[in-house]
Amino acid sequence: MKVKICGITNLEDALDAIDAGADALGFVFYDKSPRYIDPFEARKIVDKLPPFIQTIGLFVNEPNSFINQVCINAKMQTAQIIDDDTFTDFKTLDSRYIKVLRAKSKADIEKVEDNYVLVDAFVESFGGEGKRLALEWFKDIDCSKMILAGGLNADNLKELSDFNFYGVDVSSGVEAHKGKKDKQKMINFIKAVNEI
Ligand SMILES: O=C(O)c1ccccc1N[C@@H]1O[C@H](COP(=O)(O)O)[C@@H](O)[C@H]1O
Repeated sequence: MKVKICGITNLEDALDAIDAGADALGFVFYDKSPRYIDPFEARKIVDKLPPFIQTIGLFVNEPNSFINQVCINAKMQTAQIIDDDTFTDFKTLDSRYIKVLRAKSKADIEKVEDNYVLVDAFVESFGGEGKRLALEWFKDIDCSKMILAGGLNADNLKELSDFNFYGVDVSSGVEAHKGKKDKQKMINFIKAVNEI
């Protein structure tokens, strides 16, 4: 299972996440988030990363022009997009992207048609609050193209063993405090993923 560690704000956390075994690092380009990072600061981090690590930019209700420009400026390989009301025109977006589904019910998950989708719990503030999804919503659903997010941590990952998620995404569950990762929590998290 692939692992994305989201909310990277500094080089030390980025390198610790990679040492722990992360496949992808997430950078939050939503300026109301406590984990917001300026695109050019993110680029300074990305320039120091080893090869084969994916860089993912998180966007909330932004037009294509903003997403495309930030992905270039910050060297993001994929845009993770929360789009409540068609701010983003996916058909004409230059950047590679993954859509976020903020699920409120099993019915929301049953409606998924996209190839790959990141499924998070619905919160008014858009994410990063440690709120979990009900795993029973995923019973009898093919999760092989879903990335699960929302309230994951090293202690609850074993609950995913009955499901075939493509990947997991975590932010607050591996933090010392908002905007700062905890190295040991990242190590424990990825060890727990590998034990599933
Ligand atoms: O991390 C944030 O601050 C954030 C802000 C706005 C939208 C999404 C955000 N983070 C994403 O939220 C999920 C779940 O995070 P958590 O593990 O429950 O803390 C994850 O996809 C983050 O990328």
